[in-house]
Amino acid sequence: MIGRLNHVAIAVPDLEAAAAQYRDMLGANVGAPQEEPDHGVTVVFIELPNTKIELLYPLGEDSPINGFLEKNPSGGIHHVCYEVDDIHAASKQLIEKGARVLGGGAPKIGAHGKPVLFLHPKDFNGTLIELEQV
Ligand SMILES: CC[C@@H](C(=O)O)C(=O)SCCNC(=O)CCNC(=O)[C@H](O)C(C)(C)COP(=O)(O)OP(=O)(O)OC[C@H]1O[C@@H](n2cnc3c(N)ncnc32)[C@H](O)[C@@H]1OP(=O)(O)O
Ligand SMILES: [Co+2]
Repeated sequence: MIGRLNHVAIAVPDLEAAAAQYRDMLGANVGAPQEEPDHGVTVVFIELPNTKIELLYPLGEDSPINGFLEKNPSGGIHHVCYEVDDIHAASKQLIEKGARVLGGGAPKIGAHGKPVLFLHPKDFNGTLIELEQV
């Protein structure tokens, strides 16, 4: 079902500082901040030769990453995103196999303009998984 690793997301307490660190210390190709109100986050994508890093910062009081940053005030790896060919088929199969597909299993449009959904971290070894249809 899963294909390439699309991105690794890191929740950060200071988006500007984290972006500057990747750009100026690590010499990475860092994009501009992108507000994603439907997801309650502002993101900065960093292009690597084989995948992307997604820096995440909360947008709004109901942001899904507020709790994560409260527990991890210095930031930390928040999720990994795998590519799938058919997100509806993936969602159906995962629900049949007992995984909790968040948001009722209905995909939302993600930061790349493509459908995404999330799988509960407690069902996957403590790792929040995002699936993106490519
Ligand atoms: C920009 C769009 C998109 C893209 O295109 O790339 C994105 O990436 S959006 C990214 C942000 N969106 C999301 O994270 C949506 C999915 N997340 C959720 O629905 C919730 O955050 C959650 C995963 C259901 C957690 O719910 P929450 O209420 O925040 O936390 P709890 O305290 O209830 O957590 C329960 C339990 O799970 C542990 N947890 C929480 N988040 C993570 C995580 N990211 N990785 C690993 N574990 C996580 C949390 O610690 C709790 O465990 P216990 O303490 O043992 O109870
Ligand atoms: Co993501």
